[in-house]
Amino acid sequence: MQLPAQQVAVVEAATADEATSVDALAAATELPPETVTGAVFELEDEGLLAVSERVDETVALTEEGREYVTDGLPEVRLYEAALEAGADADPVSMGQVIGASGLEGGAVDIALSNYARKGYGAIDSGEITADPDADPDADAEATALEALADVDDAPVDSVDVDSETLESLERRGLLDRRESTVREATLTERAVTELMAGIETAETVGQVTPELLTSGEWEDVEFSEYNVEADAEQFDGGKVHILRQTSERVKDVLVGMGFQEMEGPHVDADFWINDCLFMPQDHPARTHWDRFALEQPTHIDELPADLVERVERAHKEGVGDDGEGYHSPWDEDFARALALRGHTTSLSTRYLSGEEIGDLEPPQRYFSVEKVYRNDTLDPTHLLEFFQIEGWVMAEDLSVRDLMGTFEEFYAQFGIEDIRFKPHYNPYTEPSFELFGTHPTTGELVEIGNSGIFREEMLEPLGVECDVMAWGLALERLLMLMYGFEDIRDIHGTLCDLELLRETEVTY
Ligand SMILES: N[C@@H](Cc1ccccc1)C(=O)O
Repeated sequence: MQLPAQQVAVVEAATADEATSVDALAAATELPPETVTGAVFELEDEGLLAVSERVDETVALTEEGREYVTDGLPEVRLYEAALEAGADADPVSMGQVIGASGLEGGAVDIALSNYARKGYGAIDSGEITADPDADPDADAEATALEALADVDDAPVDSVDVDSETLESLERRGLLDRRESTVREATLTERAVTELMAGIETAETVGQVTPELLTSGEWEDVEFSEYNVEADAEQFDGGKVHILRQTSERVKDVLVGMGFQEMEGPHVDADFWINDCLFMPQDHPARTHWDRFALEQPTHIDELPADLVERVERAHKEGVGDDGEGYHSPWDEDFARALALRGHTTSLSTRYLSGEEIGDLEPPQRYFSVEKVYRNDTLDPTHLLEFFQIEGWVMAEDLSVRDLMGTFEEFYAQFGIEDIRFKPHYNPYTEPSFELFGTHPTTGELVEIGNSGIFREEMLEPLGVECDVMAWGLALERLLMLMYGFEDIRDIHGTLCDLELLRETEVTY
């Protein structure tokens, strides 16, 4: 039997009783790993090698991780400086301890956020205490950093660190995990027989080399034939995420229906998020466990004074001659508090108030497809952030039929024909409807949005004199109905299922 030289070298380096990795074959043959990989696949095709593949997970410290190996973890350095300053006996001023620790910039925040968590002591109103019983030598993360100091892309099960600590180091950005495919080859029985009979080096040349070109020899040699049927490695190129694609599609559809796009801040004053929506200040959704408040700055400086006055009056006394407000206290300071918006209806209040683009004459249609943030509990249908499809139509004499008709027209463009409506309550709409669609695989009803016709108590202070119907729909839920995803976390966020996303064909 005759084989090209490189294949002969690989066959001779491989054995029948043990799988040899491509790297080991490359070392033994002194050929580049790519050449060996090519030869291995061709030999597999010839039935001379059995090839197996496995994915190895390896770990290595990041640059920051290596820095801490030399300098120590920031929280440990803080602890040592605190002990030095006598904080194990009495609280010491933070500034003094940080100064003595030599920690600077981001490292200070890192130290502070891990200090109490890891039991080194407490930090309270600018003072720090150190727990005399804490033991930096027993710090699992510090010990792990030592153990990983000299490791470079080592298989994860070869390092002496428990998986929990590996995970915490990874979360802190101190450790990288990588996956690499390891191919191993074993001689087949046929190869052994052929080897015994003798394998010769074929005269054909498998590859043009610089030597062949410069010497002119290429003109005389015989090239081996291409195997155009050999398997090639599959590469998955980057592509636009399906959520982004669908968001673009939603925008196109709404623009096609005559809507214009709104823009506005992710962090906004409660005034725009809630007060302008006639949401009472003691509404349960406004309590601290539902919203993501901002630590710095905590409040917006100024709000439009006239509007504040009108909104306050509506909350306290209602609107019109026989109005009924909430008769509960209304505090401007509370309205100036900043938070991540829990809905993009904050953009609608901004636009309707005239603050963004001046006063509007009906008819008008506006939308946004933007992120909102909620302090929900994660589960298959809830995330801490999602994309909301916000929209409103301003016109004279709108009715529920207009609202329903708009949804039917909108969802039909995505192949969703059976929208159901359920009466609902929002402080700012009357009537209000929740929207449901049927999940294509489970058959369950999935809530996909919330809508209604804005109340007088909301519109009058904003200076709007005609009807406005409005909604907030969830983009991720639309995707669930379109593609049958059952767990929102598969498509969104850091835990998403890449395989699933790759396989999903866009359907419009
Ligand atoms: N803000 C509502 C959606 C909505 C917008 C406008 C009118 C009615 C409802 C929500 O987030 O659920």
